[in-house]
Amino acid sequence: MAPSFLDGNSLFNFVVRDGNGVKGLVDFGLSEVPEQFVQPPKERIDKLNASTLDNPPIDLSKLDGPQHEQIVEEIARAAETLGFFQVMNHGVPVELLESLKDAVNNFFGQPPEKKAVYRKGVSPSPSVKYGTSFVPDKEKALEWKDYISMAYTTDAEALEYWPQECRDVVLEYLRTSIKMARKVVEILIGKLGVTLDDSIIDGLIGLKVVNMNFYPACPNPELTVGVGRHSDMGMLTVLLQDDIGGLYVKMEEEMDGKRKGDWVEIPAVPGALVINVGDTLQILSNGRYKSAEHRVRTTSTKSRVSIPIFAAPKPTERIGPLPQLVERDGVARYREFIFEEYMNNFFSNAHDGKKSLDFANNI
Ligand SMILES: O=C(O)CCC(=O)C(=O)O
Ligand SMILES: [Fe+2]
Repeated sequence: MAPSFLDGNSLFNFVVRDGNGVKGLVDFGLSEVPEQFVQPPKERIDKLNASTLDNPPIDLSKLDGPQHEQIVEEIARAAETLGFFQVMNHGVPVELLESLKDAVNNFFGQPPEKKAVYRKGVSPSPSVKYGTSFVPDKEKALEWKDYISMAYTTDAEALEYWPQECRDVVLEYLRTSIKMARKVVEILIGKLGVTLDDSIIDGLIGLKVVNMNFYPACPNPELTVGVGRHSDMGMLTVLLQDDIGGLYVKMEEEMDGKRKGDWVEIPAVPGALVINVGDTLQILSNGRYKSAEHRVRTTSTKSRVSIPIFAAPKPTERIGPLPQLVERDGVARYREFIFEEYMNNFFSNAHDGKKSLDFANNI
């Protein structure tokens, strides 16, 4: 049972406003989740009814050898169908992946007051934000997740303001992953038959945000979600998950014996990184690449961590389907907008599947 003072508003204040997070709640030794976290039946995750994605990770080191074209083809095919794939030999040192997971556990293992200094509004830098759920004020049910988000501006800013428990490893992760993400973006754009100047690509992945997600063990995983159904807003997300599993992706179309609309689990593969297409790349490619709807299950026995890097356009960028594709396809499937407007819309609504993309619909 939750302590009685945690009923109603005071629970919301304790978890969200005071910065205790879900972790603070769990540290009370709950035997059942409070009603604020109970999802409506249609959002709950039926673990038994999902299959696993069995495609092996794509070996990026082969891009430098005779199998280059085959690897390019595999990447493009994955981006056009599921919108999710895993990669190995990605240039991010495998020891660093281990240190990162330790850093997340160290950060979230601290007492609440150490984390709460990074809450929105009190954080020493607008680029660092600690919180829980996604948009708690707008959500019918809260997500079972705490996070800290770090938006990269400069090394100096990161060294000054990012939590010292993690800043060095996170910076190294960012440096190495972004190099790889850029290569993947260039490959995907190249497969569209379009060439973009380096400076344009710089703008399209100019906003780099690292999140550290912590999903505490949950007494009722069948009633909750770690993250609700959503797609990511940027170009590409690179994600490190630990060995717990629980990341599910919705099939955009029938493939490999799986039906459209089925949820498939992206298995934990040691040393691999997960890559997924975001809304921006779907829009830019005039719908050819798929920003996949995904969500995360909670587990009763162990906490889970994940560390996504979101590579997104600079807020000032004008985004829309690439003109060469509009001409070729004979239709613009999305409208043009300034990316900051897209972000504002994205962060002011609770997760609701691929609804975020409606913002780019032609009227
Ligand atoms: O924790 C995960 O595996 C995925 C998290 C996620 O989808 C997100 O942060 O956007
Ligand atoms: Fe996501």
